Amino acid sequence: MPVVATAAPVHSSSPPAASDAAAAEAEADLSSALSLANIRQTLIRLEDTIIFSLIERAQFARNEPVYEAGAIPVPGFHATGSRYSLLEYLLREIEQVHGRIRRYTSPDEYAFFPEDLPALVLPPITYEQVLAPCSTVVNINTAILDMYLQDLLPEISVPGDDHNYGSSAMNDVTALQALSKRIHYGMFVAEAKFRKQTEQYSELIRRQDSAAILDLLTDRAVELKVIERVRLKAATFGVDLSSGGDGCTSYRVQPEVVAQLYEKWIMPLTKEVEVQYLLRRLDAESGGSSSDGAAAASKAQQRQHSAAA
Ligand SMILES: C=C(O[C@@H]1C=C(C(=O)O)C=C[C@H]1O)C(=O)O
Repeated sequence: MPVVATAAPVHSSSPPAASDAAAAEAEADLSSALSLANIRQTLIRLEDTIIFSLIERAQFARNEPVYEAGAIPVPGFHATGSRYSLLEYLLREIEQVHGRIRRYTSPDEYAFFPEDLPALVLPPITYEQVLAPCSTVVNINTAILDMYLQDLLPEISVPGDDHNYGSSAMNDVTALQALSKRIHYGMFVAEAKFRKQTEQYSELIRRQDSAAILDLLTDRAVELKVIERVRLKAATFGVDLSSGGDGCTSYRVQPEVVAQLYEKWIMPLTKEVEVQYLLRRLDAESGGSSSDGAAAASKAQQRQHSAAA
């Protein structure tokens, strides 16, 4: 399982802290895990993963049949006319396998189909409780999938059908999982900000003032640095080295497209996660209001599965 750089898993098998030094070390680990600088370093590392995944997907044409329900029948999974697309088939199947080896018990991993996660086949890991229980309730992967299909994919793939359906779907899944991880990492950012300005956020949370919370958590200077950095990374990682002979450099994904994706979609969705997490931050230990039951139940349920394993 990926070790969360800012909140490494603490295995429950370790003995309770026997000394003040151990308790101080655990406290230091937690404060390091929630330092905004460390969390931002993880977001910077995830930029590389996202940009390379977009470069890989951009090799293939749009391949619309991959996204049309029932357009590519998958024997045993669904017949022609089914409500599922090839992409959904692949995403669901991968989440089944990864789910069994406890990927989605990690606090930085969020499934696209959390309600369908299977029982674990590996013993559970108990992670340091860095986030509040409401983190099991926040999951915006439906919005991320919609954004990917409606707004992102048309920007990075040329129209047409080259029949590379399997490769397109595989690269889509890699990109979607990287985007989901980056956007849901907004919960670590939100927790760090909450702990730095507890009173200010608590007052806004008690009023459920989402607009004011969004305003308080927004850091435009950081956003502008992110946009510039991803534009430069895309130009560096994506340059077509076989081009340039005629003075015109070409790119596998246009750097400006990547910059715009961050500006218009990735950062706003990250802030949406931050706001949703903060709005529930003061909820009781139950992990969210009744209307959030399904998402909470699925993440908690898999953890419960793990307890039974
Ligand atoms: C992630 C943060 O919160 C917000 C979202 C950002 C992003 O998605 O990159 C950047 C700055 C903030 O507006 C942060 O403060 O680092």
